[in-house]
Amino acid sequence: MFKKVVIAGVGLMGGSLGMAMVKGNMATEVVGVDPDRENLKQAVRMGAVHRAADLAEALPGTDLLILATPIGVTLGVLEMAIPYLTPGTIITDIGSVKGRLVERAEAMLPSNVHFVGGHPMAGLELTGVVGAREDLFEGAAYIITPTPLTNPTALERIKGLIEKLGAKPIELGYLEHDGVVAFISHLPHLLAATLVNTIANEPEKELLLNMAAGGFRDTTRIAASNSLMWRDILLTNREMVLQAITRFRSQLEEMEKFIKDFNAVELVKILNHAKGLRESLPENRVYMNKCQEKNQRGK
Ligand SMILES: NC(=O)c1ccc[n+]([C@@H]2O[C@H](COP(=O)([O-])OP(=O)(O)OC[C@H]3O[C@@H](n4cnc5c(N)ncnc54)[C@H](O)[C@@H]3O)[C@@H](O)[C@H]2O)c1
Ligand SMILES: O=C(O)C(=O)C[C@]1(C(=O)O)C=C[C@@H](O)C=C1
Repeated sequence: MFKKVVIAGVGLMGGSLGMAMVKGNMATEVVGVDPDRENLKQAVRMGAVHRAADLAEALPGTDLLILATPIGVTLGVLEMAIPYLTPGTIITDIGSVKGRLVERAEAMLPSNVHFVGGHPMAGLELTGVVGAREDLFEGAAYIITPTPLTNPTALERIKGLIEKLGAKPIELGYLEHDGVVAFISHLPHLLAATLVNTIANEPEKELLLNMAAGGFRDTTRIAASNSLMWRDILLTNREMVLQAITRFRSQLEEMEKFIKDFNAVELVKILNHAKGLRESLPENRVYMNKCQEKNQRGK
């Protein structure tokens, strides 16, 4: 499908993409670029990339550049890449917030290379290539954020790649993307962290944490994620995140009021509403199912 793919940032996500592409024969050559030398060596050992290189050496002749870097450095890496890009190169990113990245990327790039913004709605609470897995994207929604300037052939090729990864390409405007992820990704993350901190501030914290069962564990898994990544996400998508917090606060206040008032009828109504919606969520995490099946077989 692709001859030469360069992945800038071969961490958890770039490494997972690389593993899927190498193992699925989606590219003749996958080259990794990453300032973390140990991580890069590990990426080669794990088969996430065929070889490691510097950006300037890797880029000439590349037909796909994947920017899998922390969101704060992505535009800088793109700027550094420009002198080494070959006409026809397709560039995509996987950042959790788009902001004006897509507009700025389109403005800075020459017209003979083609940018398509992307964001796989899959991930893990781990950091670095050691946590990477080739099946991470199977069954997941994968948002792409084309604009009127997006090259149609580049868009089709990115969609084709997403389908090969086993994911579902979904087109959204980049601002619409940021509004959606504020609710279904950024709000849940800050709630998980807040929930853990609520317990941490209790005098009986040790006892509470030792007793924690599925309820606490399931709702807080993501609180163990990379704090620097989440600092960047929450501050870059600040406006949308603040809106989501406001909506959440009013839901929490409603729940609080029903409990204070002993309003059993309304309480059951809102709990049932949530139950129905949660039960109707489509399955999108093939690897989680695999893990659960393995655990059950092990019992
Ligand atoms: N972790 C998730 O669940 C998840 C899910 C979807 C999207 N994302 C997005 O994916 C991107 C990467 O996240 P991750 O979880 O893989 O983080 P990570 O820390 O595991 O990997 C990032 C990698 O980028 C490298 N890097 C830093 N500066 C670089 C530079 N200038 N040039 C090249 N490489 C550089 C780091 O050394 C690291 O190996 C972020 O933009 C994040 O928003 C993360
Ligand atoms: O840890 C996970 O399960 C994730 O999928 C992480 C998750 C999320 O669902 O919010 C986190 C950030 C992303 O940009 C995409 C995915």
